Amino acid sequence: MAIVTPPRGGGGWGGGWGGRGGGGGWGAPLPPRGGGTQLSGGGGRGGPPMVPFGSGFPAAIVMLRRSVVASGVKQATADYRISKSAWLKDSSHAVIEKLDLRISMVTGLNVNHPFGEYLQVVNYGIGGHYEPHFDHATAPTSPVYKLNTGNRVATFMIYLSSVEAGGSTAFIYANFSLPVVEKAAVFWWNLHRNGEGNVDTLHAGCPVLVGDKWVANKWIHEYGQEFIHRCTLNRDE
Ligand SMILES: O=C(O)CCC(=O)C(=O)O
Ligand SMILES: [Fe+2]
Repeated sequence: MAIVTPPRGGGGWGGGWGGRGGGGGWGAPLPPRGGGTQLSGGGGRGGPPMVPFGSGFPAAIVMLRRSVVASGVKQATADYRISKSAWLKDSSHAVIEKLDLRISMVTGLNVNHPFGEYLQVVNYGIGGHYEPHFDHATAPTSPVYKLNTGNRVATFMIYLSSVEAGGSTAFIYANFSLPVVEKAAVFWWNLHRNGEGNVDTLHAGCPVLVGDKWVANKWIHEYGQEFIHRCTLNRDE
């Protein structure tokens, strides 16, 4: 796991966050402009290398809808995921394109659709949460396989806002949690080298107690990474 923390003021992420909207749900405030790139902290096992990351985010009003989860072969709303989300294509805004490029540079992975899913922007209001789950598919019927590019091998998640209280991302078996800090990001592998899901990645978005939480997910698939992140029969290699 690699965790990228934001700086204390100064610098710039490149694209800038753009303007601010109104309150709550539609047009909820987008994170403000500013900040730079600084690395610290860590997490998971074996002290992974920290990697530089920076980005901007457009002011575009995103078409937020109630978030869904994989439910059999389909996707459906569920009480265990209370948030709104939207998918942003890289072609929807130059900043998204730039962000994709940076995620690719930081991870070294091919994040181009369909090897990477479109960027998913998620908004949690007070009480919003996502109970413990895996990002990768755990059943062959999962809609995750609809892209025909294999399972979600890795997750890159960016915190687009801070919150006043609550909202941490908790890794249940790995036994640590990450606070919601604007412009921080986290990367982890969901699958072992042999393609099996890593149960240590079980994670949750804790309920937001005070504030308005925004994150962006980039899910990267197995295909497209064959010569970058090689598979082996030894899951730990
Ligand atoms: O909001 C969080 O902290 C976690 C979000 C998450 O795990 C997801 O969207 O899959
Ligand atoms: Fe997740």
